[in-house]
Amino acid sequence: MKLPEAQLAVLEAASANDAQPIDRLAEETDLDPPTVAGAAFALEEEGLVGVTERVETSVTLTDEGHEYLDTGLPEIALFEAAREADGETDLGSVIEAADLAGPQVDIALSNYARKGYGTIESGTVTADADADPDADPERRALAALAGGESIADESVLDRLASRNLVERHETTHREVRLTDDGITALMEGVETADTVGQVTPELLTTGEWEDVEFAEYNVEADAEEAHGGRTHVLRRTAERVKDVLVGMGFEEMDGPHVDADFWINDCLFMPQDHPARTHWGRFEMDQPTEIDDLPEDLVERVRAAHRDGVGPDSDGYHSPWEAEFARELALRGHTTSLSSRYLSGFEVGELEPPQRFFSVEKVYRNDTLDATHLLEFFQIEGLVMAENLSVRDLMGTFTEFYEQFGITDLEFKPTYNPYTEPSFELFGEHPVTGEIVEIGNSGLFRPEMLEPLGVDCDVMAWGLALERLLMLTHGFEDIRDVHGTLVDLDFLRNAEVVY
Ligand SMILES: N[C@@H](Cc1ccccc1)C(=O)O
Repeated sequence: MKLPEAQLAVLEAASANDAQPIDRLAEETDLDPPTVAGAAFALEEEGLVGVTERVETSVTLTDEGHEYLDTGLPEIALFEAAREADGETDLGSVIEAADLAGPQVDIALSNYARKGYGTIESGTVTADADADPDADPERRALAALAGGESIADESVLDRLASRNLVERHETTHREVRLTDDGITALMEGVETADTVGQVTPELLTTGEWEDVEFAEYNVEADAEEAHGGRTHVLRRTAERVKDVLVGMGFEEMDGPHVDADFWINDCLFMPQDHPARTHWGRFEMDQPTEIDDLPEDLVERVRAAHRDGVGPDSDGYHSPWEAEFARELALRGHTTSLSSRYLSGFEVGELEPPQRFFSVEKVYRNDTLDATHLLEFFQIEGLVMAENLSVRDLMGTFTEFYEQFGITDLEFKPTYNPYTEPSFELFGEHPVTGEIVEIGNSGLFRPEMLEPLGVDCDVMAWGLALERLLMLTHGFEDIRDVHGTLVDLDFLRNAEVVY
């Protein structure tokens, strides 16, 4: 008989008298446990070994379980307070005496009567004189588990698991034992087959792979879980957003993350003494501090618009405007800096309408970190340059875009930006909390912005938050689940992009 190398090694290491665990065979044969398991399954199919399985459950305390191990179960705290209070008492004061707050109150109430600690009725609580919290099976089980003991009573474990105080983990143990046929085969002599179990770099480089025979693959064999690398769901959603926008006729813009305040703010008719330009928490550059090339004539037109406005109907800010400030470098707080670069003709030459541009890129803001704010996030920037645009074009574009991600309940709210009029904030509904979440800001660029840039048709534009889009499509509530050190790895391993 001929067998592939790994199978022969396992067959020889297996014993007829003692069932051997996979790990021990792996040690003995110097093979990986998954290889041994695979070989054992193959041998089992040939009737040469028997494989038995045993599923072992281990139980560990959750964070909440550990907390109650230290501080005591809420229902016991309630019982002790009620007993102290001597008989029938007002529920509110007992809860207070028990030092219970938030969700612990509900936890205490829902377990109190069930566990025979007493009754709670129309605002009064009684303590059962015979109840013994020291004998509380859940309390004892928590302590025993923490001490490494196991708990035989499944119903107590079920209860603790349903209270989310413990977690069960299952591991499958396999043992291999030689069969009579296996013994006979060994006695008759088994040789190594010429079949190859695995492709190696040598087989590939020498070309030998063409002549060898490969062992059959057992796709049912148990194998270790392998988490390969994978593109982050946010990055994949960014790619999907780009595909959708390209499909809608948009071209991608590209430009610097660190840019002159001129492109980030001045071109957008943001006055230099606007509180946002100091309080926005710009991340300004230490080195170098300023840009060296700005188109002089454009700088002059932007300065004039800020000082005096454009055309007969417009008024400027009449406040100081310094070219030095315009040249200062900072991390961009929005990608609308790219729109001003493109619209000015600076990036790809003068643009003739109609034009559509977008970018899906990082922006940086000195915000306070919380569940919906990060110091850097991705903005979906876009602009449409054409004759006679209206708010309906803007709304129609958003409706078409968000539909591609299954978001069909957009809401619009008028807002104010120095560079757009009218301006609209966009909202969508969070699929889990039902909360209305802001997902973007938009509007039609004002003449005070467009005229200095040399654009004489309409331009509608927007900045949408990619992370917020992902929140709506995937239902997570904290942006830190996908970014940074607190990420939910399981979520990232399994999340798919919504199409
Ligand atoms: N720049 C705005 C978005 C926006 C872009 C273009 C027009 C209107 C609004 C922001 O960062 O929120």
